[in-house]
Amino acid sequence: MIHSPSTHLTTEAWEHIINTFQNGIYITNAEGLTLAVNSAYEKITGISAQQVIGRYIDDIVREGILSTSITKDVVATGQEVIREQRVQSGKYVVLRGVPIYKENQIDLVVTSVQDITVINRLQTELSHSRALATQYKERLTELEGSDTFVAESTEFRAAIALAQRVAKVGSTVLILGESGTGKEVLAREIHEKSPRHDQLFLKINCGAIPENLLEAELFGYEGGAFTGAKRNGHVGLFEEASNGTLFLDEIGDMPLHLQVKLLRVLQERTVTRIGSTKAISVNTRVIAATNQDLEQMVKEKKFREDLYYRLNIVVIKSPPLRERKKDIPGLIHFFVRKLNEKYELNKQLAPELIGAFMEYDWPGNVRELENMIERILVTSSEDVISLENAHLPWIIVGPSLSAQEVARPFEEITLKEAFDRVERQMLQEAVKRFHTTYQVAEALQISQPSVSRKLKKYGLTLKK
Ligand SMILES: Nc1ncnc2c1ncn2[C@@H]1O[C@H](COP(=O)(O)OP(=O)(O)OP(=O)(O)O)[C@@H](O)[C@H]1O
Repeated sequence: MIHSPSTHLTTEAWEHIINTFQNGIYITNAEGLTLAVNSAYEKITGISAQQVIGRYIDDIVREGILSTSITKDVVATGQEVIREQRVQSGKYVVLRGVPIYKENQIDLVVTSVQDITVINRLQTELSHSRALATQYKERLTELEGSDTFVAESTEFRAAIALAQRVAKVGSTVLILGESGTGKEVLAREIHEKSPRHDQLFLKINCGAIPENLLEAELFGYEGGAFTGAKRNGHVGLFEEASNGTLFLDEIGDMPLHLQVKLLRVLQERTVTRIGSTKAISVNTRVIAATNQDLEQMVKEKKFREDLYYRLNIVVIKSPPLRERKKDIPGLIHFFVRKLNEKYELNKQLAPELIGAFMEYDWPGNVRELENMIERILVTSSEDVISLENAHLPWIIVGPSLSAQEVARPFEEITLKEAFDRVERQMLQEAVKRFHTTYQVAEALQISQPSVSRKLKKYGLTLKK
C-alpha cells in the first residue's frame, strides 16, 4: 500500500521532480494538449518546451516539429505503446506512452523518451567486431590449418582450399589420392565448412565389407527382406545421413550392381530399401574417395562409365606426402602434441630426427608418419628422442643419416668419414636387435665374415 501524503505537491515541486529524470518526459491530456515536458526531453530531442507546451499534438505534427505521435496511439488503443524511432536531433530513442485513467476515462498520456543512441552504436560496433573476428578466424584457419589438420605445403593447402570452396555448393565430390594421404581429412573439412555441418557425417569403407552386407548397409532393408534380416528392417546409410554427408571410401571396390544403385540415388535423390518398392526421398551429400585409377577401371569395365562421369564433376587430389615434404615438420609437431596428450607424456623429437624424417619418402603417407611417431614415442624411454634412441627401422635411419652427413660442407667431413658413421650407426642398431652375426649379415645384405670384421672395427658386441 502507498501512504498518501496529507498535502498536495505544488506545481514547482512537480517541475523539480520531473527534471531530475534522465529520460525525457512528455505529458498531454486525452485531447493531445501538451501539458508538460522536462529538460531531459528538450536535450534528447532538440525540441524546446516553448515549441510544444500549450499546443495540440496534431498541430505539432502537422508543422513537422514531431514526425509522429505516440500519444494518439495510446488514446486510440487505451493501452501502453512502445516504439523505437529516430528523432529530429538524429538520436535513436525508445518511446513508451502510458495512459493514466481517471473515472474510467483517459485523463493523461505520459510518454517517456529513452536515448538509446549509445546502446545502438555499441551494438553496431559489437556486431561489426564479431563479424571481423569470424573473418579473421576463417582466414587463420585457411592459413594455418586448424586443430584437426596440418596444411603448410602449397599442395595440401590448395586441396584444403578447394574443399572449403566446394563445401558451400553441395555437389558430389570425388577425392583421389594414395592411401593415408588425408582423403578422409578433406572429406570431413568439406562437411565441416558446409551448411550441413550440424548434421551427420557418416563413413563407410566399400572395400572392407562383404557385398551383400554393403548393399544392406547403404540402402537399408524392409523387415523380413531376407533370412537373418532384423524384424523391423534397417535404415540404410543414405537415409540416415539424409541432410548430412555420406563418405564412401574406396569407391573403386564397390561391386558393379551396387554402382547402378548408387547412380540412381545420385540422379533421382531417392533410395529403395531391399525388399521394398517404395522410393524414399533423401537429401544426402555424397563424397567418394579412392586410391585406384578409376579411368583405367572404366576401360577394363570394372567401374561403370556413367557413374564415373557422375562422380568426376568436382575432383580433389590429395597429394602423396613425398611430394609435399614441407608438411612433415608441422605434422610431426601435430602428432607429438596429440600423442603426448593421449598418453600423458612430455616427449620431444630431436631436430636431427626430424631431418631424417624429411629425407624418407613415406610410402604409407601421413598414416605411416603418424604410426611411426606413435611407436617411437611409446617405446622410447628418453624425453628427447634422438636418432640414437629412437629405434627406427633401417629404412629410415640408413638413407637419412648418410644424406644428412653428406649435406655438411666438404671441409667438415669426408666421404669416408660419413660412410664410417653410417656404417657404425647401422651396426649399433643391429647389435641391439640380433643375436648372431649371421642374422646381422642377412639384414644388412653383407657376408658374415664382413660383419665380424666390422664389429671388431667399431668395438661392438652382440647382445646375448
Ligand atoms: N593434413 C593432415 N593433418 C593432420 N593429420 C592428418 C593429415 N592428413 C592425414 N592425417 C591423419 O593421417 C591418418 C590418415 O589420414 P586419412 O584417413 O584421412 O587418409 P585416407 O587418404 O583417407 O586413407 P585411406 O585411403 O587409407 O582411407 C589419419 O589419422 C588422419 O587424421
